[in-house]
Amino acid sequence: MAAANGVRRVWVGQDSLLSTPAVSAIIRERISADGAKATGAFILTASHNPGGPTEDFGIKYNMGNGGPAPESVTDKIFSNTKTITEYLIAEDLPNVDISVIGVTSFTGPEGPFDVDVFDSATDYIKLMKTIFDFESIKKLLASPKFSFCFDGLHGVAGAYAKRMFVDELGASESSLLNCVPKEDFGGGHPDPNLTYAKELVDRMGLGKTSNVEPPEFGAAADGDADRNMVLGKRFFVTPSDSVAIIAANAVQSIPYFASGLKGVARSMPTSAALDVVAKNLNLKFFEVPTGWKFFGNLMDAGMCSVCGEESFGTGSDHIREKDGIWAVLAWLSILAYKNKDNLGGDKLVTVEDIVLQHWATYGRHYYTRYDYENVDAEAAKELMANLVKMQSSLSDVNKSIK
Ligand SMILES: O=P(O)(O)OC[C@H]1O[C@H](O)[C@H](O)[C@@H](O)[C@@H]1O
Repeated sequence: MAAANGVRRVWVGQDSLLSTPAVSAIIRERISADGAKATGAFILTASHNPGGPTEDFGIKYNMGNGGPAPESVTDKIFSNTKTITEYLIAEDLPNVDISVIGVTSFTGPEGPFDVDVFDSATDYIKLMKTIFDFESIKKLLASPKFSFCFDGLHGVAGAYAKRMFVDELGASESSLLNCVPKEDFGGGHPDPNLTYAKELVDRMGLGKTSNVEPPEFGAAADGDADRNMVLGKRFFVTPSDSVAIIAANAVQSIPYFASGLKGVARSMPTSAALDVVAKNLNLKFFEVPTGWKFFGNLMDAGMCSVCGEESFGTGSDHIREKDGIWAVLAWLSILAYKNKDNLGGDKLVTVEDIVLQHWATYGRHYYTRYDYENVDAEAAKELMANLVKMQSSLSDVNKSIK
């Protein structure tokens, strides 16, 4: 289809594996030998939902800034699908083996056409090295007092986890759980939360009791590796606290932010933990509707450095998507910073210590979220329409209650 429509080249991650954040990084950073850049990207993914032939599957489109397409574009695409009468396809082109790295060149119906298969992790790791101090994270991971665990939930994060945590940062291979990417996520539901990341939750001492001492730090990412969950030993960090704690510690702990944060933002249903950090640190603060594209607008305007959603998404302006592995590296950086003079001491500063200290400084914030899964779509739409209708007659709606 691309060749038939005059596209000059297509970039594909090896084995068709690219995380959503890596796609965003590639759109923004990758330059081909002749100086060309991507104009956008299609991401084929079930995201955080069960995947495979009988489960979910979706197509996301990302724009030239690396972020999700805005509603004006998706609305236009949708309206075109209702009037389209034909599509072009170049049937004569042979298949390309996307398990092999390299460029295959064709003469397509519209002229030269290349399929460039590249390593999924190299560009992403390069970008992470410009953000974090890998040496200090390595020292933390090498400390006999520290232990680490990462659950890829059989999603695409597995294509990055071994390269990042084991090869680059020196974690042991046994610290990786479910890090072989599978087309159906091994039959699991790759949503990194307390319900679905069961194995990690148990290993971290939050599930069924076990005699094995849990690791100091645990994390998981979702099917396309843009969401994350952070856990300490027998301790859960809410996504709302996580973004606030990252923002509060970013300047000291993460070299990319050393000269200060441009601002911070959260989605409307995310707790106000970040608001208080912004107030105390005198940072620009924004509350946006749910959806990462709204953060992207602020970032493109140079007004936001760190942001997050209650749905386990955390990220920064290094790309225009939330970024699961980035969030793990951010937490490891904070732990490395807090323990920099303490790695030989009796006891490390733990994830729980950091969160308790944060609450003591900024206060504690609460929110709640209910997921209603696999409900009848029509009935759900009706319920939402009803809620919207009721809104105007409910006096408490849109009021801030302290
Ligand atoms: O990018 P995804 O992981 O697919 O998430 C996309 C969206 O899913 C849900 O609607 C969440 O409530 C949002 O907070 C999130 O932005």
